[in-house]
Amino acid sequence: MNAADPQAKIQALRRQLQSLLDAAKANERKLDRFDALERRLIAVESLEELVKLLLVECRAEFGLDAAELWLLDPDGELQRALPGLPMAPAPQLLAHHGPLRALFGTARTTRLIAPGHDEALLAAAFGAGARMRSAALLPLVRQGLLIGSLHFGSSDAGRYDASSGTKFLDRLAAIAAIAIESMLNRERLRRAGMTDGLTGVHNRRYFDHRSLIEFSQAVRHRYPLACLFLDIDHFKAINDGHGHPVGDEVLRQVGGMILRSLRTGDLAARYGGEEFVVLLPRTDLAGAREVAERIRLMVQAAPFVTPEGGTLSATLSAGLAMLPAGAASFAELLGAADRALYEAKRQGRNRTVAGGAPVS
Ligand SMILES: Nc1nc2c(ncn2[C@@H]2O[C@H](COP(=O)(O)OP(=O)(O)OP(=O)(O)O)[C@@H](O)[C@H]2O)c(=O)[nH]1
Repeated sequence: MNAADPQAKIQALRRQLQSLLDAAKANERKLDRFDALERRLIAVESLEELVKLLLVECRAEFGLDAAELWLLDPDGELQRALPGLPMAPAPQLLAHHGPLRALFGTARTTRLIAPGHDEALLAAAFGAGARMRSAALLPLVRQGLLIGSLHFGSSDAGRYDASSGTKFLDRLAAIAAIAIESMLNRERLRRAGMTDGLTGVHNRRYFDHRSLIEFSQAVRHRYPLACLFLDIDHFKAINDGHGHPVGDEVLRQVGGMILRSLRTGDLAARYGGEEFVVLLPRTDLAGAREVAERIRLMVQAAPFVTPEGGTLSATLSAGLAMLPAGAASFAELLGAADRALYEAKRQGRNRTVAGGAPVS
């Protein structure tokens, strides 16, 4: 090009201007995409939706090859909550800070990883088989504490390199962290609203709601549904003899034993004072009897510790009923289990009665 040629100069300037415009447009598009994502993050309604947004939609939207979410869960709170929230893909739950410290050290800033650097870190962030070539690792920080991390990976070596700016990613991480925290708080509240504070099993309100769903599912899909009523024997005497706090402690421990005896999908609730109700979907009479006996024997064998350091023993009675063929309402099943419990009490307590017949 002849530098003195004004036409050529204009052409060169035009090209420069065009490329600046293209870059500005690309930036604007990027900004719009981040903006839309942020708005959606702020508006999510459930933890499930939040995880899907971060792991599935971000990945598609930004043309990534992998997205991972790690969440710190030292008390196992999320571990307990997640089975009830079907998620694919699911976040990885961390029992301690170790893996986060390995990614971020003491820093709390976004890390961009380019090829040739920190291959071990890429393998840690995405799993050894993932073969990402560049990545952005976003720390999720709330109130100065690292609560997890979000990992975006690409098989394109040039996608993330150390010289790229991290302004958008930093902002996304900050908003994702707020959204995760508020969703966890909402989930805690939701669970508190359906859990009995003393025993940790579900409360009556939740049972009344879930039992109707379980009943209609069992009727529609024609599978067995077992119902157990469990009632601590002579509980009034425990209260009167040892005091109300000891009675509470017995209730709490029995609640724990019931929960430990059940599998995912079963439902346990505190029905009233010292009475628990358990629903066992897809469980036949023999299986339900086994569960009832397991709980009864566990309670019978347990030494309940008093605040003074002494121990006391307790027993419970169980009434068991199966969803009758052609049952018109859940109340029929509940009524049959209640009558079986009454029969167990009448026959001397510390036993399981199934539909009128003792099984222990
Ligand atoms: N400590 C404690 N006691 C409770 C709670 N809810 C109900 N109770 C007590 O549970 C006792 C239930 O007594 P009853 O219904 O007479 O039954 P029981 O003494 O267990 O006798 P049987 O069921 O016939 O074996 C009452 O004394 C209630 O006050 C609670 O949350 N904590």
